[in-house]
Amino acid sequence: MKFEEYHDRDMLAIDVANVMAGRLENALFTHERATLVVPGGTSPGPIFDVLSGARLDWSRVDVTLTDERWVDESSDRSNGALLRRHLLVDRAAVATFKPLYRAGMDVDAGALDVSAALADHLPISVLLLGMGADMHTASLFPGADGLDDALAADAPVALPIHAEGQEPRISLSAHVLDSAMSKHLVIFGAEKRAAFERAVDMDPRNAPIAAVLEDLTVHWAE
Ligand SMILES: O=C(O)[C@H](O)[C@@H](O)[C@H](O)[C@H](O)COP(=O)(O)O
Repeated sequence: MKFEEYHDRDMLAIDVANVMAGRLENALFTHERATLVVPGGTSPGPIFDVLSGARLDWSRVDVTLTDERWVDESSDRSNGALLRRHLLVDRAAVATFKPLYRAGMDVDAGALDVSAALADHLPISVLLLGMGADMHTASLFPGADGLDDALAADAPVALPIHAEGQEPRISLSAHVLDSAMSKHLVIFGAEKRAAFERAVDMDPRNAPIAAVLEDLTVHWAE
C-alpha cells in the first residue's frame, strides 16, 4: 500500500486523474476494453472534471460505480447523475456507462441483474474508491445488513446493502473491488486520514476499507 500526500486538493485531482488515465491507457494496450469503476459522494468530482478530458480511446471504456443509492437519476442523491454531469462529458462522453440503479426493480432484484450485467467486465481495470470517516467504502458500511455477505470470498458481484440512516444501497462486493488491477483511494482531511490509519489494523467487518488494502494507493490532501 502507498500513501501519497498532496499540497492541496487541486493538485491531488490533477495527479490522480493523470494516473488513472495512464492506467486506463495501459489496459487498452493489452485488452479490447477497459473497465473503470468510481465512487459517488463529494470527493471525486474534481478528479472526474480533469479525467473526462483525458486523451484516450474512451469508446473502449466501460464505466460503472462502486455503489449507488437506490434512487432514480432524477434524485440529487444519485451517483449515476453525478457521473453524467462530471465524468461522462468532454472526451469521456463516448464511454459506455453501466449504471447500477434499475428503475422498476427493488434493490434485491437489481443486485442480481447488475451482477449478471457486470460479470463479463471484470476484473476492474482502474478503481477509484472513497471512504467515510466511519471507514466505510463503496456502500460497505460497518454494521450494515448485507455487509457480511459482501465481504465473503464467494460474494456475488453486487449486493443489496441496508445501513442505518441510509436509503437502500447497491454495492460491489469487497472481493470484486479488491481484485482491481489498479486501485486508488481518495480521502481529504485529518479526520479521514486518522480513520484510515486506524482501519489498516482492523477487522473489515468494523472497517470495511480494510478489505481492499492490497496494492492500494491512498491519495490524501488536507
Ligand atoms: O455513494 C457514496 O456516497 C459513495 O460511493 C461512497 O462510497 C463515498 O465514496 C463515501 O461515502 C465517501 O463520500 P465523500 O467522498 O462524500 O466523503
